[in-house]
Amino acid sequence: MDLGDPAPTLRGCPWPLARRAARLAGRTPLPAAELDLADALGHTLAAPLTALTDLPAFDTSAMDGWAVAGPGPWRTAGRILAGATGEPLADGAAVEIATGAQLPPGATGVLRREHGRLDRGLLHGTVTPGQDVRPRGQECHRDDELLAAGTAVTPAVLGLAAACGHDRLPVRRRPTVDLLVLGDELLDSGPPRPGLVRDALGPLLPPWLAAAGAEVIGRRHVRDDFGLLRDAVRHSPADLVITTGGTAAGPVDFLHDALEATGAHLLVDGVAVRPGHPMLLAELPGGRHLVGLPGNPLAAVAGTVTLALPLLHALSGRPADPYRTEPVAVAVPGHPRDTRLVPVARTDEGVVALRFDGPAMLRGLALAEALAVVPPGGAEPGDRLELIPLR
Ligand SMILES: Nc1nc2c(c(=O)[nH]1)N[C@H]1C(S)=C(S)[C@@H](COP(=O)(O)OP(=O)(O)OC[C@H]3O[C@@H](n4cnc5c(N)ncnc54)[C@H](O)[C@@H]3O)O[C@H]1N2
Ligand code: MOO
Repeated sequence: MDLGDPAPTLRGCPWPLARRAARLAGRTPLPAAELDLADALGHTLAAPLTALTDLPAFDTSAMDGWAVAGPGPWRTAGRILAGATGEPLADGAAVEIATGAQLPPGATGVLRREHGRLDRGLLHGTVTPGQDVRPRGQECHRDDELLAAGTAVTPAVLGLAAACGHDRLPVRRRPTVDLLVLGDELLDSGPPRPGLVRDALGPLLPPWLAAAGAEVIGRRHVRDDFGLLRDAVRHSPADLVITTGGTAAGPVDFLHDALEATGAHLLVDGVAVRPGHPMLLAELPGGRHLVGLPGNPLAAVAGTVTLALPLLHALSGRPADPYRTEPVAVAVPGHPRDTRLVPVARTDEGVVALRFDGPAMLRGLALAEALAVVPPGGAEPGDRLELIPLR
């Protein structure tokens, strides 16, 4: 329950402020629950991942060969396979051993099979102490913190968690997202026809939002109709409703009216950014949120990185993306007052802006490695710009 006054609406605010406002809107992360490893992918750790054992948990042979005790030559007897344990070795003794098997007590190193020579019952070769042994605790010790709370659960995280003994992980519930794609002119399949265009955002947004930790529970095409839009927003069960289109002042741009009718409170209404300036963020009754993305596809992408992703990360308990800058190779023109978000690629000389970066275009974006944040006034060669990664 929020007892404070609602935050004032930011209208046409500077771009960095809009991004901060979106993070702030998600400042109360969603509740945590324990999930089996098989279900935890894509979630966010709600607590640090600590090791339940040393890793390796025992001194381990790193190679196939012989575990030896002391200097050679050695008398060899027996065999230890991975999964088994062996009897103590006395000095001058060796036992055949497999990669991954536990070293027997007394062993001082491992002689690789290809480096050993058996001659009349004796094993010859040279082994320095500890050679080809993965000592217990080399990677971590029991109770070590391996990953911080807020880490995204990737396949590698699942593997690490299993390796150090976890069956379940404490994770935050994923923010649910309902995507409402507005526009009577949109086609769901086939090439554009006179007056009609393909919906590019229905395919583009869900996988991107899912990678940011969201569970996309719905993706619907909503006709340009005030009542339909109002009801879709009002009745959506999602933590975050994302709309595309309808943000501007056209004859069928009903989003503002629908928000008002729903009792929404606008947190951000327009941002000083190109493309994407009509983007908006609203708080809906019940603590839910809505991000309104402009219909032009690159403008919608700008709204996604400015408002939707920071809000989703905050709700998931993920930290803000690290601030990374890189120098530009070639001057990038700026807008006189607004921030520009420009698709860029890396070259040996620095980042370069890509062509086909109009608000209605995706051709530059599809080749881009990042969006560069170009401050009002632009950038000269060598200036460092913040990059928002796209891959
Ligand atoms: N008089 C003014 N007109 C416009 C302004 C303005 O300031 N004054 N701003 C322009 C800017 S900038 C943008 S961005 C758009 C935002 O418009 P809406 O959010 O209302 O979007 P729509 O009008 O519905 O569509 C705009 C454009 O994008 C195409 N579109 C929409 N959805 C999709 C989709 N899912 N996939 C592909 N393309 C889509 C749509 O067909 C239109 O061409 O307003 C400007 N106008
Ligand atoms: O926000 Mo609109 O940015 O230029 O297409």
